[in-house]
Amino acid sequence: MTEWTPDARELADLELLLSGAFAPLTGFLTSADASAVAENGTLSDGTPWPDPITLALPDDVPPGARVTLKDPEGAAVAVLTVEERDGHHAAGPVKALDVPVFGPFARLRRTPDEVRKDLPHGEILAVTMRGPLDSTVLEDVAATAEELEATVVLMPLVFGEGGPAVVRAALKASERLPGSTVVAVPLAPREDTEIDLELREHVARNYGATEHYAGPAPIVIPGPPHRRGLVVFFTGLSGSGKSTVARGLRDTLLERGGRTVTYLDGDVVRRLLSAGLTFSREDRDLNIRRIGFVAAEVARHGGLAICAPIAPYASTRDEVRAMVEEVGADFLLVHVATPLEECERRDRKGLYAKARAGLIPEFTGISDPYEEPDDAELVLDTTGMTVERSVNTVLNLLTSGGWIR
Ligand SMILES: Nc1ncnc2c1ncn2[C@@H]1O[C@H](COP(=O)(O)OS(=O)(=O)O)[C@@H](OP(=O)(O)O)[C@H]1O
Ligand SMILES: Nc1ncnc2c1ncn2[C@@H]1O[C@H](COP(=O)(O)OP(=O)(O)O)[C@@H](O)[C@H]1O
Repeated sequence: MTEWTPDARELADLELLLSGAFAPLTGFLTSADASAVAENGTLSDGTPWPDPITLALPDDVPPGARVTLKDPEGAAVAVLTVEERDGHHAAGPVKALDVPVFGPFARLRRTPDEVRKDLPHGEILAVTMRGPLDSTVLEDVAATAEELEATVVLMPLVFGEGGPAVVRAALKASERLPGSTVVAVPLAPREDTEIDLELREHVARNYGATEHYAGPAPIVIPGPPHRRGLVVFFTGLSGSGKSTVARGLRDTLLERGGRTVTYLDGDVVRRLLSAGLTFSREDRDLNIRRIGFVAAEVARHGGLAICAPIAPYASTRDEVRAMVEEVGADFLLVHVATPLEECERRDRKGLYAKARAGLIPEFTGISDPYEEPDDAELVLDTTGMTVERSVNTVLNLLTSGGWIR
């Protein structure tokens, strides 16, 4: 049987399909249903449904296949029977596997059946929330509940880094709303606010709500840049000056103090983290993803990570940027754009001569591609430039953006 790990949003949707929170859906939508939803806001049989719930699968998984869906930690959570393939999308019913639910506040992630069973008869006011409820909103909710003689169900919508904080906010609000219950629901936000609201409403109804109150969108105030995690990611040809500038940057930051710094040295990475990898496209991508993973973990905790691999492929650099931004940190791409002729002239390790002689296959710039970035925050050609000036140029970028003071 094929195995697949969906992305975080798809896994959240999967959990709701399995729990019944997305009823009447029992699986990922077919292309007919998905286009009916997009066009009319209904499934193809006319049942109202606001958002196409779809799953992307590798192209080589055929209709009829049974796919074990796993979470990123390797636990098999469900089996999908593929009924239809349409481009990257796969449609079909999903069946839960009996696995223990874990994660922060797992005990509050109850299914609609469990919740409805415990609710009293009468009006149920569900409050879906993506952030804390301020006292005005709380008073409003309390007044509405009183007016309707309703039981309040607070539904923190947990997705991503901020999930546990929303549940804590709901538990706090619950203390001020007598008789209320808290149910955590892994509903990922939708970009279109109207669709987001409709989906919240559907989920709330499935939990037994007779009334739905949508908590206000949270105001996200990101911390100041010098407190946020930061990844400075150098990319460029071999010999362009990545490691020299990266090391200079690290040393200066350590001398100045004020930030914790992790330098993921290219050679150290290749010797330890990526030991055994070659310079094929697949292995280079894997190398860069590993570097990105570690850098994002450093940045998640507010650290500053400096990386300096060649990273020749734009799509892989994009992935790393997304990984870093997903944890709420900043990503600066520095393209060390020293031209090939200059890198080859320097030929510090004699590798270009060997590559030209055909002794090193797939050598970047000679016999292997380097995709020039078009999204770099800084482009640095070190030709005829002192190392000090190159380092200062990067430092100026960090200072001007407020990442260092
Ligand atoms: N085929 C081939 N192509 C490019 N580079 C090669 C190759 N074989 C060995 N080397 C040496 O490995 C260093 C690049 O490794 P990276 O991990 O930065 O490469 S990548 O980002 O995974 O593409 C690179 O080091 P730098 O000179 O520091 O860039 C080279 O010294
Ligand atoms: N302004 C500069 N910035 C960085 N390196 C420079 C500069 N001027 C000359 N160089 C030299 O270029 C070489 C760059 O090598 P290195 O930093 O190992 O490159 P990479 O890590 O990109 O392979 C070093 O020998 C360094 O001394």
